[in-house]
Amino acid sequence: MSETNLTLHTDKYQINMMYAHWKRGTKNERAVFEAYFRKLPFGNGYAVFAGLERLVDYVRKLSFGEEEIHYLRTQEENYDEAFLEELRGFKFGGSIHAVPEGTPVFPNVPLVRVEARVFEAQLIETALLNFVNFQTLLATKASRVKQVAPDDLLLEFGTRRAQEADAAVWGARAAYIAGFHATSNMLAGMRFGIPTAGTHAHAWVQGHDSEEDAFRDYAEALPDHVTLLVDTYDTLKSGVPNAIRIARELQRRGKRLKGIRLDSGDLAYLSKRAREMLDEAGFADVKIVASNDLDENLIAELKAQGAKIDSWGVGTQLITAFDQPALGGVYKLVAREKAGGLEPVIKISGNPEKISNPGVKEAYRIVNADNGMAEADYVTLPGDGDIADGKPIRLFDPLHPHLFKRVDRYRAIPLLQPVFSEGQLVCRLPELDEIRREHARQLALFWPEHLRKLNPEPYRVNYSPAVLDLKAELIRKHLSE
Ligand SMILES: Nc1ncnc2c1ncn2[C@@H]1O[C@H](COP(=O)(O)OP(=O)(O)OP(=O)(O)O)[C@@H](O)[C@H]1O
Ligand SMILES: O=P(O)(O)OC[C@H]1O[C@H](OP(=O)(O)OP(=O)(O)O)[C@H](O)[C@@H]1O
Ligand SMILES: O=C(O)c1cccnc1
Repeated sequence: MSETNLTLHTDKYQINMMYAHWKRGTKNERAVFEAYFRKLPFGNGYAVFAGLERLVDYVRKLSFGEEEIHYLRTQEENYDEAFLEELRGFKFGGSIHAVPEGTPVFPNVPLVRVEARVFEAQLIETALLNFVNFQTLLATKASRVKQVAPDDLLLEFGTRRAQEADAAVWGARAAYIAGFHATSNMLAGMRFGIPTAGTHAHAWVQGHDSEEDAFRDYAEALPDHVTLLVDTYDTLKSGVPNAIRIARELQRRGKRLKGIRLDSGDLAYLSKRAREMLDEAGFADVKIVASNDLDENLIAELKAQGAKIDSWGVGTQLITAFDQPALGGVYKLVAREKAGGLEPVIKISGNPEKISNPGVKEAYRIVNADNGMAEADYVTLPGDGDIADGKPIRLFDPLHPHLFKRVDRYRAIPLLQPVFSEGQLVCRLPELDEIRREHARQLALFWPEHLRKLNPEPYRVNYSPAVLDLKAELIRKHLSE
């Protein structure tokens, strides 16, 4: 998967625009694009940013080889040979700022800012959105599961139902960032160092003359990691009693049964009964794993029913982001080179939410210095206004500007960090475990009201007066033209 040249993993219109710039002699003009999303997925109160590691790898490896050039030649007779020749020497030489992976993020805040020759900035739009939209969506879905079972062991089981291989592998990574503990996908384990875990399938039991034999053979083969699937025939009459028999046999050998897995039926009822049976037999330490089309709502419901489940195997619903299979992140031009400088540009729409925010922007997380909690994200023009001076700021309610909150003492944490500068990687990519820890640390900056799964309190995202004035000025200008 990683060996494929992804340079043509782009929409044809990007190459066409590159070509048109090349023809006009504007290919080297500077352009600034910002990527952001407008609406949080799943009705969640935050999203979890992911996709940067893949983006970095993609940008570093961008190059049009013989095969790519030949293919382009076959696809468009208008492409001049000299353009294709130019692509042969193509390298990304621009700058990218991005929010670190694992950061909780909010609508309309720039997450990635690309400043490059328009030739380069245009090419990478498609892949950038593809990586960031998918991985952020998955990390957010996983984070919802984590919110309802913060102290339980979370296993990612989705590969077989994922939208193909890349989705499974990068989805497993996104789930781990958000707090899952392990994946069943061995490739994700090998590539990213994610712990792997697994029980066994119904086929193992079906492939034996009896369930008891199946359990015994499995325990024989893997005595240190035995979790037995107990629902093939009858969970309470056969599965759990057979598992207890095997637990006793293991005990005699100085080993222990690690767990049982429930995969059908009423998981609340069965887990309570199985817990009683295991406890009565002296196996209070044997864990109960549940699976079967679980998602954050079912897990919360099962917990409310008092289910005695220690560990959740979550597959289809997580890996396919079943209830919202796409994040609508966009990549918008915010400034272009003109007369030697950068001129802010806007995209106007009849839908006010879709009017873009012009100008090269910075984004800050405002953390109240008195209580250490995040108050808002604040989007500014570079060096603009009060943030730069550390003066008190007013956080206006965007719909009701007469309502505002004043914050006197705060830390303004810059969200956009340098990743590439003039084509050079200028950041150290953190280890996956570091990203995961940092994610957990950052979530603690938010009041629980913003984090709850149902009807969370919206977190404030504010634009500085300078950004809003610039936007109003450009809208006026374009509408009067
Ligand atoms: N106590 C419960 N409360 C709410 N939902 C539950 C409870 N127990 C299980 N569920 C969920 O309800 C759904 C039940 O699935 P379904 O009706 O297909 O039965 P099943 O037990 O999976 O049968 P089988 O897998 O043998 O076809 C699953 O998503 C499961 O996770
Ligand atoms: O339900 P999910 O959240 O998607 O979790 C993964 C599912 O995949 C397996 O079932 P499958 O029927 O594919 O195989 P099995 O014979 O091992 O149960 C497993 O038993 C889970 O039920
Ligand atoms: O290990 C398991 O139990 C497992 C792995 C993948 C899918 N379902 C279950």
